[in-house]
Amino acid sequence: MTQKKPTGQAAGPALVLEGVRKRYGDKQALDGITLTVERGEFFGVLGPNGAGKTTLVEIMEGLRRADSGSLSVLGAPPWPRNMALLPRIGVQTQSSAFFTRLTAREHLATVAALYGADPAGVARTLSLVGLAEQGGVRVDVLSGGQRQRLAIASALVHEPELIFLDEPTAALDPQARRALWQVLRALKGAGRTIVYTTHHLDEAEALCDRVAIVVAGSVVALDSPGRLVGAAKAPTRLLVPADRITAERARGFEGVDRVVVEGGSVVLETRAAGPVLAALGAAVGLDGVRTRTATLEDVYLELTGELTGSEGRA
Ligand SMILES: Nc1ncnc2c1ncn2[C@@H]1O[C@H](COP(=O)(O)OP(=O)(O)OP(=O)(O)O)[C@@H](O)[C@H]1O
Repeated sequence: MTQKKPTGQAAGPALVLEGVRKRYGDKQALDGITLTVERGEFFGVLGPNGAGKTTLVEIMEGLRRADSGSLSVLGAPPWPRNMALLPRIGVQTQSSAFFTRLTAREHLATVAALYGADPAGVARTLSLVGLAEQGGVRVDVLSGGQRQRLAIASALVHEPELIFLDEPTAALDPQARRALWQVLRALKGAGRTIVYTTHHLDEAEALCDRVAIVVAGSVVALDSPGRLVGAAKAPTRLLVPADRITAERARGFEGVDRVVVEGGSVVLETRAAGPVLAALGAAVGLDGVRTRTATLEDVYLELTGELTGSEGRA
């Protein structure tokens, strides 16, 4: 991939938000958001439905005005609408607009022209998102996943410094999803800053340098996935084939906090995995026993108060 290095690499962070608040009627959608996104950072925005993520990202994009607080995007205020910022920012949303009667290539060429970008970027960007062979296909004939990739291409074609992606893998099959991960990692490698909204916690864990978990308009956690998981109170889960041990017997091991039966396994939740594994090995052997350590999803569920009722989780 030939990505030119971003221009305008001025010193200073890509985004600085201080005390950003936004209210809709009597709904306080953002309740004082303070955060900084460094240049070149892959930054995740996570949170349950209605948490305020879209509002937050739209304020960063300059599409909405904050009620109060201060905001700097690539060193400049995004509101009132800052036209000088537009070519430096790429935005993909869930409701991206398309020129549906054009082909994918024509659509992208139009977007590139609107930004005054190099037309040579069109073929490269189509190929980058895996649409090289669909360039001549009309947009209204593309599959949902292909349109999603075209929306991503539309956010990238003018080679912006700062890229906002809103659940970009939502309509993608697993292969296309992994292919997009590679594209995004390459963009980060080329020095771009990426702000990434997702409900896929595995994706955030695999891609993001840091994530902000937003709940009810506030940031409740802000750190690297690794540090969040490391500091988590979430237990290790030991999955024992159900024909090897009963739930009652499993509950008898010292250090086991909780036992549930899930899909052919007796699951022992523990914060003392070593001693419990040793006791388990002595009692029933460890053949077929699987260990699941805490993930970002556990941290997220804990922080968003959804950990209860976890019986259904593998
Ligand atoms: N234009 C609006 N008018 C009134 N209320 C709104 C408006 N936009 C959002 N809200 C409310 O503000 C809160 C935050 O909404 P927002 O769309 O930012 O959340 P979100 O985290 O993006 O949710 P989701 O994951 O479901 O997209 C919600 O309670 C929502 O109902």
